[in-house]
Amino acid sequence: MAFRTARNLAYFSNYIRNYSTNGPLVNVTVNEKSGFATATLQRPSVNSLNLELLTEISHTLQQLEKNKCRGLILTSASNKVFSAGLDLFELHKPNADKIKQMWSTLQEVWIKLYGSSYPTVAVVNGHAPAGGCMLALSCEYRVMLNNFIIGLNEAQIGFSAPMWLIDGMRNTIGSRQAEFALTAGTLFKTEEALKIGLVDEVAQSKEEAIEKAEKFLNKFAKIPPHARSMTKAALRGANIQALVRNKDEEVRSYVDFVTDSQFQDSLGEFIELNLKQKLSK
Ligand SMILES: CC/C=C\C/C=C\C/C=C\C=C\CC(=O)SCCNC(=O)CCNC(=O)[C@H](O)C(C)(C)COP(=O)(O)OP(=O)(O)OC[C@H]1O[C@@H](n2cnc3c(N)ncnc32)[C@H](O)[C@@H]1OP(=O)(O)O
Repeated sequence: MAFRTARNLAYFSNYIRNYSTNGPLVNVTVNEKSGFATATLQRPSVNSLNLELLTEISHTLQQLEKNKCRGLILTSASNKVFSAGLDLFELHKPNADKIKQMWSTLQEVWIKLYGSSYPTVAVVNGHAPAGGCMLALSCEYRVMLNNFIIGLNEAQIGFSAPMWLIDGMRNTIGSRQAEFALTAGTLFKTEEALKIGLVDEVAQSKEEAIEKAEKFLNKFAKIPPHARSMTKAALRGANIQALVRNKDEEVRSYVDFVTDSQFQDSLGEFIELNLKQKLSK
């Protein structure tokens, strides 16, 4: 098993360092003592999820799985935004092929992160709307800093979150709260998110959040990893399999939906109303 010897650990750390030099959008470090990896999203300025960032997250998750990572902390280099969700400028008047790849890579990220064999924590150190909330939801535990927002606001933008994301929300906060939250596209302040169970703990600083995250990961120190991961797969597997079965069909309907003029009009209005950067006419 990886990390059993100092040599393995050193190999993995070097490997990750080498890997991280190739990935400017996701910085990965490994705590040599605990074996926990920290993946820091660093696409300026708000970690909006475009194809390049999604691809790098997907590769990172693949490498962590391959190297039998002992635990992952997912966080952001920004002290204001964890991730602003999908890059709305790339969804506007898009190239259909690129959108197809983008959605398919987003699905891969969900499958790899929601289904990872190793334990995962999101340190939500900034706002996390839509796809940002998706990343946090696909982890097993969420520690969030005060005075930010988190939630699935897709309904406000003019569409429904896909089924697998609805499942993730339901599994976290329960059906009743998920229905209220999703139909209104609610963005919750940190304290509200704590009350409904969308986040597990609140921290006052990133350092405190990392400590809480490590404490969560350390809970599994004495649990046989295969027993832990089998149990996680039993709990999450059906939702993942449902997406795997429907993956291509969902990509097709997503591309049709996003390229439709009605969606493009409502996206244009949303950008003009909500984002500082405007569309070039
Ligand atoms: C079968 C399947 C069928 C259908 C499924 C259909 C559809 C599913 C499709 C998509 C799913 C999408 C999920 C998403 O993720 S959509 C993205 C939703 N995101 C948002 O609503 C967030 C919008 N942004 C904000 O609310 C705020 O910017 C903020 C709270 C994140 C941060 O606020 P700040 O005040 O700190 O910062 P700002 O000045 O507002 O922004 C800074 C900078 O960043 C730009 N920006 C912000 N968000 C985005 C974004 N999402 N994409 C691209 N760019 C973004 C913003 O314009 C500013 O740019 P400048 O610095 O001015 O250049």
